[in-house]
Amino acid sequence: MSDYAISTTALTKRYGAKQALNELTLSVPVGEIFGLLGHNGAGKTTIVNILTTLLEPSSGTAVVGGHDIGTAANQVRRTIGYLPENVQFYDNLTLGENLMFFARLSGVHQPGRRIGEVLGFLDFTGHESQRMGTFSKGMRQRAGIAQAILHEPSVLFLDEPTSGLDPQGVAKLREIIIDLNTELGMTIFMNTHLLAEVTKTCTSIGILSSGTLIYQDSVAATLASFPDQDSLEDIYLHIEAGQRP
Ligand SMILES: Nc1ncnc2c1ncn2[C@@H]1O[C@H](COP(=O)(O)OP(=O)(O)OP(=O)(O)O)[C@@H](O)[C@H]1O
Repeated sequence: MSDYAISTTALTKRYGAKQALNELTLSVPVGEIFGLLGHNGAGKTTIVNILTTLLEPSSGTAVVGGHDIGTAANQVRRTIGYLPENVQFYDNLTLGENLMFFARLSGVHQPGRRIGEVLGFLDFTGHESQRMGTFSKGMRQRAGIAQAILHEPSVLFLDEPTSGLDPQGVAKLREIIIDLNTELGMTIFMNTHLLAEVTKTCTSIGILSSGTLIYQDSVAATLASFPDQDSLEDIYLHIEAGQRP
């Protein structure tokens, strides 16, 4: 298997006349927590939708978890987990019932045992009998992660995972993401606007501007390369400003 969990070659997406992604070539090594940054409309959700096989590119290729998104989409789906920005559940069912439904849908072996294992890992045991409609945003996000990892994916995609969370929720999510990476060995790909969180959570970043990848490096190298800037937020704004005419 390749050293890369994700690699794209000249990935392009057009929505009619709108060019959302412009020949994007990007590689994320196995074991990274990769944060994709970019202004509103930069193309972040489009990339995630293509890499998770929800959307077809106009041209170009991508390999995720060792499988080509064009020729082996089913294998890609078995290899990845995905937490969308607004995760959907059956709100009148309990957490346990929801997870059992999704576990059966994705053919998880011994689903009851696996659900217990996942909830234990996420520090979420004891909520199985609670109706999802009563969950806070933070609890829904944790339930969304439980659902996304039931089938033991090797690559996990998170779209704006901290959106709408309070500081405690953000801190708990950070702890979970780092544990998934360090204890279970998952490669994580996340879209985010919360730059302070990226410094604490991610090992590498990419910056997307109007469909073009304008920067990619490790967080440590990025912070070292811009000693005059106080924070990753300042570095991001500095790099983005360099793109403007
Ligand atoms: N279905 C669509 N039809 C037409 N244009 C679209 C469609 N989906 C996205 N776009 C456009 O493509 C560009 C990239 O959109 P995308 O949602 O990928 O950006 P984003 O970086 O995720 O933005 P945000 O941070 O606001 O979520 C934007 O200009 C958007 O308006």
